[in-house]
Amino acid sequence: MDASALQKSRRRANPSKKPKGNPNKRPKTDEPREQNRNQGKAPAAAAVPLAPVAPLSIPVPSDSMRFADLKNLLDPLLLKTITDDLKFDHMMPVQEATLHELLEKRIDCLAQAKTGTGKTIAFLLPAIQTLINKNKPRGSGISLLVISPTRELAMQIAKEASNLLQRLPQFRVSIAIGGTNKDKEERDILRGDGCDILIATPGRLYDHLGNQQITQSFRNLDTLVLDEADRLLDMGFMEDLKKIIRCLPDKEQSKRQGMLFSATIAPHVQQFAHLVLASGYKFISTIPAGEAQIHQRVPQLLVTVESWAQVVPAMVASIQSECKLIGPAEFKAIVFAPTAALADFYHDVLSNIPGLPYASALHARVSQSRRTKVTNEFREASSAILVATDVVARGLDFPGVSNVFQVGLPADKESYIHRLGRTARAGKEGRSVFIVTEPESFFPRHVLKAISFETANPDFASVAPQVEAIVNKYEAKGKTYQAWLGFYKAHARAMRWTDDQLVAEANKFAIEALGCGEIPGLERKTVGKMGLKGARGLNIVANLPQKSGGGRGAGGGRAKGPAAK
Ligand SMILES: Nc1ncnc2c1ncn2[C@@H]1O[C@H](COP(=O)(O)OP(=O)(O)OP(=O)(O)O)[C@@H](O)[C@H]1O
Repeated sequence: MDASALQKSRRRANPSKKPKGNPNKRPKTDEPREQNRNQGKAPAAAAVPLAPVAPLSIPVPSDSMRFADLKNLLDPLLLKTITDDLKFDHMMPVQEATLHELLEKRIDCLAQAKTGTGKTIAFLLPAIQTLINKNKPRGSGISLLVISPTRELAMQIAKEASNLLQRLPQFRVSIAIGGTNKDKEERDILRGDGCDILIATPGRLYDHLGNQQITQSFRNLDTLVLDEADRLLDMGFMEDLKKIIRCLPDKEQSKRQGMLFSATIAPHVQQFAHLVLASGYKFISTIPAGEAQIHQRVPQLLVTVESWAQVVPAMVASIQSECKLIGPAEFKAIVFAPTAALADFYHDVLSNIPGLPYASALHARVSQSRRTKVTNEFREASSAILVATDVVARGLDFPGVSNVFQVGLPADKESYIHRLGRTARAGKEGRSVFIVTEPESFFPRHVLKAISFETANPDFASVAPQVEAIVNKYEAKGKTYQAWLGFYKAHARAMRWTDDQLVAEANKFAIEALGCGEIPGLERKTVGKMGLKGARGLNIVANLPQKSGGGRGAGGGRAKGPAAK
């Protein structure tokens, strides 16, 4: 593909502009809410055909180029780290396809490669080599800026960069992520002669750019990378990203190298690539035209249930059946839920089912220290269950994930692919189960029509009484109902539901799946925020009790606005 042809509408960012307003008045989390994420997007069912989606994983090919073949382009210490410390011998396809040109010609590129196939090394190596080649005096500022959509991914990239620099301790890596002490982070970025590499999430990075000293430290920026580029260039992050780029030196004058990497490249990426890449950038995909879009080695099971009440029993029965198949000692699973409240709900149920591995929950409403602890524990675990939202859908490299479960709709097709990509990484095996109700079945049927699902029928009837007993004791029913309503409101058009039908389905979910004795209450302002003013069937109350969990019969929960991930 001729990238320059896609660049006609290229607009130059104005480098003189500084952040407007008080940057401290930002939401506490970097991950945009589900609602923001869907803003300006067609509903999933009506989505335009997407660019080729990556197969999920392939083994490291033994006939590919070796890292040693790059000895004329790579610093000997860096090469030794790759071959002797990290024990990487042959390159993954994306590394073979990009590294030579990225290193030798410092081209700008948009690169697409399958999940779990080594994209991180593909962008870090050339950027670190540039840092070494430039040989600038200490205190020259940040050479490489990598922007990541989530905090966990930023931390993982920083770790990988530090691993690559283990024989080059003169270079320093810092992070700028939300949910942590900003002043401490600022001191770390500016400490001594400053850092050489900064890995950041957009919101927090923009906050830091309110500090002139930090803005100044980008004056000699050599490389700018967007990992998970399609996510960063969608509506949820676009404004922050544009503002950040305006604070950086002019791309043309600075001659910095730009790189965009992702497993999925939706059409909007090429529309906005000019924000980071020069007009002559190269599009490199390791997916040959016409190749099957999903890796055939990963069995993808589809469970379709008739009612909302069957979803949780089907989840439990599927997990039990896969756990038995894999063996409890090796069963390491991620269960994806649509919202934070549903993740908490599923986590509560799974924690109370005897015989399953330890389960933990992870989403944007968990404190950052807890998020880091849960992520690290899951990374280390040989057998565990992580119930999460899309905060772990992209980029995270948890070793040995045997299974991915998706319970309910993903936000879009890309989300399905990235979630699935948490298993079967770097040539390993993996299995996937997708659980939907009848009204959601348009998604596997139409949005994911290129995927051949195997139908599965877990024996959920036998676990239903056990699940019911657990659910009856669950306290946060009102919150779960509200989150459900918020999430499915965003998908109502794709489900062909009117607002009245949406509320009727939500009420069925409350009564049948959550076991509520009455429809949980919602405050009028919450109903307004959800865009459900005038919808029939809601239980509108003046004020919700601040601490009510809304258990059976309580019919309430805390009103906190639309559900976050
Ligand atoms: N040449 C190589 N040989 C063996 N293993 C490698 C090689 N390159 C990378 N890896 C390993 O492969 C795993 C997946 O790499 P990475 O996380 O970079 O994948 P990714 O393509 O960025 O995935 P995603 O699309 O999910 O972000 C990591 O554990 C990494 O250390």
